[in-house]
Amino acid sequence: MSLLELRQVDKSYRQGGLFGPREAVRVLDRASLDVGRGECVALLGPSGAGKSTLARIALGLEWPDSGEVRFDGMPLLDDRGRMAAATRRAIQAVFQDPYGATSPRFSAFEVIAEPLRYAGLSGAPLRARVRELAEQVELDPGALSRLAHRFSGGQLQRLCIARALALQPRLLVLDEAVSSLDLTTQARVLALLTGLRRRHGVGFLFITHDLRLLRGFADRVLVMEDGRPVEVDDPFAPEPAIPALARLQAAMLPARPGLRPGPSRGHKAPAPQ
Ligand SMILES: Nc1ncnc2c1ncn2[C@@H]1O[C@H](COP(=O)(O)OP(=O)(O)OP(=O)(O)O)[C@@H](O)[C@H]1O
Repeated sequence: MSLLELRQVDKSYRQGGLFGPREAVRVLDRASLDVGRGECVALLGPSGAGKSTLARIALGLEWPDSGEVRFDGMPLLDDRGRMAAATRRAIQAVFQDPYGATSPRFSAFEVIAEPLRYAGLSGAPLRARVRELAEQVELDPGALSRLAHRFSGGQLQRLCIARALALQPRLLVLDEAVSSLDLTTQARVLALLTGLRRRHGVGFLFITHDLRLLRGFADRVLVMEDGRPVEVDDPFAPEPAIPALARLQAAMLPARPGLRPGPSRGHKAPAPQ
């Protein structure tokens, strides 16, 4: 049984207005998706393809117009749009902007401690758990008294990951979670996430527009095409049948442009030293 299941989900938004008519624009069109236990499913697509809409629906933050969303075999939300407390703990998210996702008044300690306090932890057990989580994301527990916003973007994002892991989730929705980081920090955070997933068996829904991030990270790759995720075997295969994937491939820069052979421009790979 899948951990997260979306079946034939539709979602439209009313757009326009002000001077023109407001029209319903369909963002998700019979979208289906599964994430298994401990599985990393990447959802890829250009800007505006509906990835974040799908993520919000998977997190129970938005209600689909039609279709089914299930977590662990049960409807994600009840008839009145409420989520069971255990499910709320089991599904956590990390978003693109760690500065927007944390209070500038909070110390690093408070950022991680916040969900734990809600869960009733306090005193020495709270301090020990915060320290343990900081160590898991390779942050120096000695720096926890500093204001979180004095951290670098990469450190702050690791703090957000520690906060998301605090209640031992079973599913982590990572919506462009490493997109704002530099390449080295991205690689470090992705390696860290892979380690955490293997150790704790957490399922990932990893949303990105950046194809390069998928190498060695995702178990399965889905690409948003016409409002629904389409599974692809090899996202790097040349001449993909899915136009959105072809555009994402074209947007991928070579890691070392000078080394790409290009006879028409006379580029040559340097001779070995
Ligand atoms: N609350 C809303 N009201 C109206 N339109 C919305 C709303 N949320 C999203 N949209 C529209 O739905 C479409 C899909 O947006 P969404 O944020 O899901 O795309 P995305 O693939 O995540 O893009 P990006 O990578 O740029 O974040 C866009 O055209 C967006 O303007």
